[in-house]
Amino acid sequence: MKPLALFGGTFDPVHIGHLSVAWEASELLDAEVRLMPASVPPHRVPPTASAAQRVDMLRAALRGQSRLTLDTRELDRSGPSYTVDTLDEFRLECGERPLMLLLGADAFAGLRSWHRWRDLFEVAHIGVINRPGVEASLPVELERAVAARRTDDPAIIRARPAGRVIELAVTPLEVSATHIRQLLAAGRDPRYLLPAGLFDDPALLAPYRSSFENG
Ligand SMILES: Nc1ncnc2c1ncn2[C@@H]1O[C@H](COP(=O)(O)OP(=O)(O)OP(=O)(O)O)[C@@H](O)[C@H]1O
Ligand SMILES: O=C(O)c1ccc[n+]([C@@H]2O[C@H](COP(=O)([O-])O)[C@@H](O)[C@H]2O)c1
Repeated sequence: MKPLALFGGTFDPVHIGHLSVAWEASELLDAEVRLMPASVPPHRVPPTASAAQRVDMLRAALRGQSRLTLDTRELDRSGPSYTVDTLDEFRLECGERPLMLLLGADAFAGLRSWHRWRDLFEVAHIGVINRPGVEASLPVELERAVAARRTDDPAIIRARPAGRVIELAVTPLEVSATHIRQLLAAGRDPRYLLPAGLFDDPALLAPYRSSFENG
């Protein structure tokens, strides 16, 4: 069965790294991929752009293709966007369909700090996306939890609803939202690090420009 893969993030702002890895993951797994912005992302400072502004940017970024779609359900819940709660909700909706959580290698390495982290494996597969500058070695407790779950075969992912971990070798792109926010705040124009749609309307990137420029 075609897996449903969820790529959660702050997307503050969405950049070509997010889009390219999500696209390639969808190709590698033959999966439907949804980008899912977090309302109140756990474990980090609040985003610069509001949830509504981040969604506007995502909509502009995703225009013109249909492989990647947007899922805004976490924005409808109050409080922190705990991924395990979201996956529980998806599981109820999608029955036995394979469900996958897509994570950059940096996010995966920090999994032990997540709410009910061991339960994530019960409700979904995990697809780990390589990211430049992230060490391959995992904390011992996490490696122990995933060792017996590892597979490199997408067919195994398609054959069951949850429980396996697969590394997805995508084209490495050293792009981060932090760096892009810094460039924009400094008055720079990171034109080709962001999807073209984000330049269609100057209001989309306004949250990141300095107040001097905005004024
Ligand atoms: N260039 C990239 N390559 C691979 N994975 C990425 C890349 N950029 C982001 N991700 C992954 O996308 C998900 C959402 O990331 P997020 O929205 O926090 O972007 P970010 O660029 O890491 O932002 P920030 O710099 O603000 O932390 C995470 O799982 C993260 O690991
Ligand atoms: O559920 C958790 O405890 C949890 C802790 C940290 C991050 N997450 C999710 O991981 C995704 C990536 O987070 P971030 O901070 O790298 O944008 C996003 O969907 C977050 O909601 C989830």
